[in-house]
Amino acid sequence: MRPLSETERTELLPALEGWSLMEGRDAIRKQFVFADFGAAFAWMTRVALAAEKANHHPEWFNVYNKVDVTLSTHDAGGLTRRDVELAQKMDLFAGGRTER
Ligand SMILES: C[C@H](O)[C@H](O)[C@H]1CNC2=NC(N)=NC(=O)C2=N1
Repeated sequence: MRPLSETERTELLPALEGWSLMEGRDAIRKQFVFADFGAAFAWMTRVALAAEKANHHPEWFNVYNKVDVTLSTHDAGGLTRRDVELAQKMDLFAGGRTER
């Protein structure tokens, strides 16, 4: 798959709520905050199944109720539509229970 074009970047990335472009790497990041570990891990499980199905996987780091997520397409060396789609799915599954 090809990296996002400049046009796609300006259209797609600002529409992702709470996601920001990383510095020094073509990737997007967001921190998700849940009520507790159970809610965080339930969400992670749901995302993991969707990620496996799409063969597109997040980089993430969990401490208790927080999950720090980085999305990038390793095979493309940067952002592709797959990252945008996974970000949208993560937001949908979180149902607005997020911060930052
Ligand atoms: C071999 C396999 O298809 C690849 O390694 C897949 C798996 N999951 C992946 N996930 C992400 N985020 N980027 C990839 O390039 C990627 N590639």
